[in-house]
Amino acid sequence: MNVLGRDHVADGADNRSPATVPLGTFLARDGSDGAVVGIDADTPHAAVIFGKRGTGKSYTLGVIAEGLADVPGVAPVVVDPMGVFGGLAETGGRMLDPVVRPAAIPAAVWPDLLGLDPTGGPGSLLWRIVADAVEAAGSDGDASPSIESLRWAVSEADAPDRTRRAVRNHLRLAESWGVFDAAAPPVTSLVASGDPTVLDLSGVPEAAAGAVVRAVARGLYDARVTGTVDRLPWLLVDEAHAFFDGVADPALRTLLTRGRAPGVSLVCATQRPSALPGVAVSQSDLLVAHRLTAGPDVDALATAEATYLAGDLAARLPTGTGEALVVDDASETAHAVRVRERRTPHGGGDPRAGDTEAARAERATRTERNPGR
Ligand SMILES: Nc1ncnc2c1ncn2[C@@H]1O[C@H](COP(=O)(O)OP(=O)(O)OP(=O)(O)O)[C@@H](O)[C@H]1O
Repeated sequence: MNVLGRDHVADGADNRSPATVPLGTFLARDGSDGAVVGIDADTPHAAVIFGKRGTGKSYTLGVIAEGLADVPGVAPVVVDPMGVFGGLAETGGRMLDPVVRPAAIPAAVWPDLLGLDPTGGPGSLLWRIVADAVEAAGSDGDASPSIESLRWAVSEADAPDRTRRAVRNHLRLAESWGVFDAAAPPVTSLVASGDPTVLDLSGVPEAAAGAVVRAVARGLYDARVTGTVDRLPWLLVDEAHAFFDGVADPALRTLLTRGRAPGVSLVCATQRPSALPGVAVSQSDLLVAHRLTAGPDVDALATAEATYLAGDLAARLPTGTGEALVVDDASETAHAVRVRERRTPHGGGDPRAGDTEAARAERATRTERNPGR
């Protein structure tokens, strides 16, 4: 199998290494299938998957997650803002309603998370209360105050009534998101086995989803730095542009720029490459580009136009669903690829009127009225 992302000379792995994620086949100019191709999972990577709506980004992310589930020594964690990765649970994976500990979000970030100015009265009170509560909860980093205990501490704080009321209301909002729990399992539990874990963030408000992604990205990074997890985590983020726009941004940037050294991989899929920071493309060693048409998104590809690629990448993008151009830093090449079919069901794609209960009922009624037709 041809393996993208693998530097044979540097890591000594060869093409028979089991740490390979099957991706699909090379796509010949005449549209026929060429040799089988995979992605290296022996070493950590940063990758981006681009493509306009419906071109197969989420599907490709699912193909990679499925493949990683078969690789010994790694653990895929999928951030699923649209609730389309439930199919991964059918092969031993699990879909979780994510909860994280309040202490997983640094005190300095809480004002921003709840839309408060950190230099204003309520913002600075919240910052101080969280910092004090985390310190009081314990120095082992595992204990966390609950949102309820933070609210109580605010009531007791030496601050004007109006300020305390504002902070309590904002904490009530955070509680209503349902993603904070002082007794939440540690982030390391997500990678305790090699089966895919899907964090179902569908219906979760954007700020809350950002908090979860921050806690998970940072938690996995810290756990690898301190040696508390053995497996190499792969964080796969769908609709990634949304997370670079909030409190998750610094944690994702850390993975992009420093994640590979401790062994954490990041794969970001987005329909809006132009909404990702430049560092997402410049730090990625693999780029998978499905069809793109919007000017700024096509321009974002220019960042990947490394000197080893002659010519215009945008002009080389394949047009069919599930087809992509893969730019590989390790081999310094770009190839058109047809992504293989999923083994587990994919939940994406636009809803079809014909698949609704209403359509099924109408069809049944018509057949009853006209049994011969
Ligand atoms: N490699 C593939 N092989 C077969 N079918 C595919 C492949 N890739 C995508 N498809 C089909 O195309 C549909 C759309 O793909 P997908 O949901 O991944 O699009 P998307 O680019 O993520 O869109 P969105 O931005 O709406 O999430 C899928 O439901 C699937 O039926």
